[in-house]
This record gives sequence, structure tokens and C-alpha cells, in this order.
Amino acid sequence: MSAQAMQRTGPVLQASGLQKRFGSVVAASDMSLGVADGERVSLIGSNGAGKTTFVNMITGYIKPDEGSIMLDGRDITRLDPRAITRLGVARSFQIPQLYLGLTVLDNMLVATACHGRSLSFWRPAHRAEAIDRASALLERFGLAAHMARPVSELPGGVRKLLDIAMALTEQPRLLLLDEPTSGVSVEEKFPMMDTVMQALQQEAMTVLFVEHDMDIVERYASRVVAFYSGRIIADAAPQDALRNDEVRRYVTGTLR
Ligand SMILES: Nc1ncnc2c1ncn2[C@@H]1O[C@H](COP(=O)(O)OP(=O)(O)OP(=O)(O)O)[C@@H](O)[C@H]1O
Repeated sequence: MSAQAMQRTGPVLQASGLQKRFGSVVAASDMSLGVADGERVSLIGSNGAGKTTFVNMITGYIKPDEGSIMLDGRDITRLDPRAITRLGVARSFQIPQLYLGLTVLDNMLVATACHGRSLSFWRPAHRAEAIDRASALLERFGLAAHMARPVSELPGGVRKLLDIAMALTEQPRLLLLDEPTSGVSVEEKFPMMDTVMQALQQEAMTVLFVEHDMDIVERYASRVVAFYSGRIIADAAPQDALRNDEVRRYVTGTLR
């Protein structure tokens, strides 16, 4: 077995004892979380609970005061965001980061060039490979018909799908999604998430997604991690986590 394959028997992500203070605010207090290959973990919590701080520490935008973060057994705690992206942590934002004047395919190719782990993108062979990969992903996300259209002509839901597809161009090990259904209508949110989750399953992707909509959490997460006041207060299967008293009191507001 290769060294890389042996590494992959461990967790994809292992965060241990993360601490972060902003002045007197404790944004992360002893946060530990291990995520195995193929898990779909939903991060829940009310405003200010510490979800974004956790995600920003994983992606390198914030450095923890204490604790460590391992990706496939490699210590990424002190690496800069670009190096962490190159090692396989991809992220999609609540507001899609797209080039509105470019076509859907060109957005995918820009993402390939930006997330690229080598500088060979502009070589013809690599470019042809990138186009093949982009086309396959657009197919999986139901976006193939839009390939030649400028993003400015596309509705919000389609832009969200494109933003997530763009995060996958370089086959990351871990995908972080920030509220994938925010701003999506009630009628659109389930069909959109069905498409996203099916595509992610086909890619065997490990996903962490921040989500406020508990219907979405219950339906699509394999595991739920709940945050409150900078701490992880529950980490369990969706049914169990959403029944937890602390989660009902501090997150979903169903227990007073
Ligand atoms: N850069 C910063 N400077 C100062 N305080 C910060 C900073 N980032 C976060 N905080 C504080 O840390 C705490 C955790 O915030 P965080 O953004 O992680 O919460 P969250 O769970 O993501 O909330 P939301 O759902 O509103 O995004 C909050 O009290 C917040 O005000």
C-alpha cells in the first residue's frame, strides 16, 4: 500500500483543542473534531456561536491561539490559506464568488487555474484536461446546458450550484460550504440540495456545511456538530443531535 493510501485510513480532518480569542471574546474554546472520509457534517449554531471561526481556522484565514489541525495526517495549523487550498481544502461562500461577465465554462477554468496545484495549467494538454473535468462536473451539477452562457444571465440558484462546482475542479479532499441554501427559495432548496448532494456523493467528497435550516440539516447531514458560545455542545447523528436538550435550548430554540 502506498504511503498516501495508508494515510487515508485515518481521518481526513482532525482538529484538536482549538482555542481562539478576539480580545475578551472567546470565539473557540477547546474545539476538537475528527471527520472521516465521505462524511457530510453539518455545523449548526446561533449567530456568534463560533462556526465561522472554526471554518476560518481550518482554511487558514485565522490562526488558532492553541491547538492543531491535521489534514490527512499532515499538520496544516500554521500554513497560509493558499497552501491549505493547494493541499485539498476547498471552500464555497454564502455569496457566490463568480465572474459575472464570463461564461459558466470560463468560470470553471478560472477556478481550475486559481486552485491549481501546479503552474502547468496553461499548457495545452493540461487545459484540455481541465475542460474535460469542468464539463464532467457541469454535467453532474445539471449545468451542462448553461456552459456557454455568461453568469450574469443566470438565476441565483444556478449561480450557487456553479460556485460549488467551481470548488471541486481540483478534486479537493475536504469541501466547506457556507450556508448553501441561504437566499434560495423554499421551492428550490430541496431540488438544489438533491443535486448538490448527489454530485458530492459521486465525487466521494467529504463535506462540512454550515447551515441554519434544520430541514436541510436533518435531510442531508450524516452527522451534526452544534456550536454554542465558542464550544462544541453536541456531535451526533442528526436525529440525536437535534433531540439534545442543549441544542434545543441554544440552537433550535425548541426548548425554553
Ligand atoms: N475578527 C473578529 N474580531 C472580533 N471578534 C470576532 C471576529 N470574528 C468573530 N468574532 C466574534 O467571535 C464570536 C464567534 O463568531 P463567529 O463568526 O465564529 O460565529 P458564527 O457561529 O459563525 O455566527 P454567524 O452564524 O452569525 O456567522 C462572536 O462573538 C464574534 O463576534
